[in-house]
Amino acid sequence: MRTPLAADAAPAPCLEGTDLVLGYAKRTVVHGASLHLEAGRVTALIGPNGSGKSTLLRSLARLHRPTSGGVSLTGEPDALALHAKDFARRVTLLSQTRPTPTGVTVRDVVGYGRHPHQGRFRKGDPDGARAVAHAMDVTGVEHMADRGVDELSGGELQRVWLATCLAQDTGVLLLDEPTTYLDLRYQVEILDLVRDLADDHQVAVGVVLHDLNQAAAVADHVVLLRDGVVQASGTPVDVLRADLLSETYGLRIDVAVDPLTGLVRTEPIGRHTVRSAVPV
Ligand SMILES: Nc1ncnc2c1ncn2[C@@H]1O[C@H](COP(=O)(O)OP(=O)(O)OP(=O)(O)O)[C@@H](O)[C@H]1O
Repeated sequence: MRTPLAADAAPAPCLEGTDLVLGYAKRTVVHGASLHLEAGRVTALIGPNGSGKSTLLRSLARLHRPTSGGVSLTGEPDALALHAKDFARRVTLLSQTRPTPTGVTVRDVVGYGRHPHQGRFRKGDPDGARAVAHAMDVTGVEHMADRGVDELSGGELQRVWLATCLAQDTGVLLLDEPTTYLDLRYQVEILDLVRDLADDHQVAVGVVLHDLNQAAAVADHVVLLRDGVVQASGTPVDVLRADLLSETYGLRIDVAVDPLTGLVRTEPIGRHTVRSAVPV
């Protein structure tokens, strides 16, 4: 959303991870990856299960401490040293899983997004009510504002968490599989919203996606991970190549450029796939 509140006078947001080595206990799962998220640009992270996408995104959100390497934010060479509240005013993450709180309403949960902007006793946030209302509006959760979050479906809950991130009104938005659980309409709407945030409000977006066609449709820049190593990084046309994708996923994946939209279309070929007529 970037409800154009106070931040428009601020320098363009940019979040950068450099040479990140990330692991769990003694096992390294990301081996020196670098990622640059820029204002007004959508960067999609793609790759097979377990390739390190979520770990990389979480490290940019400071939820996973790197073994080595650094994270910088516009004007802050060491984003890991920033005060938590200052960081949360500038960067938010929609993570893959979150515990569902009990006994709180949708409106309450979306309001959590305003915490970094509030002083003691939730005071000092004149834009809060407007930001919460706008976030609920664009994610289509307004009509369930007074319902308990513990009684929502997976897709409804996903939209509520997204609304919470949007209410936070940060210049950097990190999304880990935001279209999971969503029906087709909301998948399309969320991706449209992501594009609007980048185009109209100069938000820097980093998004993990499994659907390669969604990545091609929404992203300016694609980063392909395999076994914790960046295999390729560039425009969708540069990265979504049949040879590269087929090798990385261990499956034949055909690629074509849609003659109408100019978008890259990918098609995984299974044993029972009926081949499309689109020339490859
Ligand atoms: N909490 C954890 N403890 C130990 N190992 C973990 C933990 N979380 C992830 N891993 C391991 O780290 C590696 C990278 O996982 P990660 O979740 O970052 O991959 P991913 O590309 O996001 O996968 P997916 O597409 O399945 O969500 C995997 O081998 C995974 O098993």
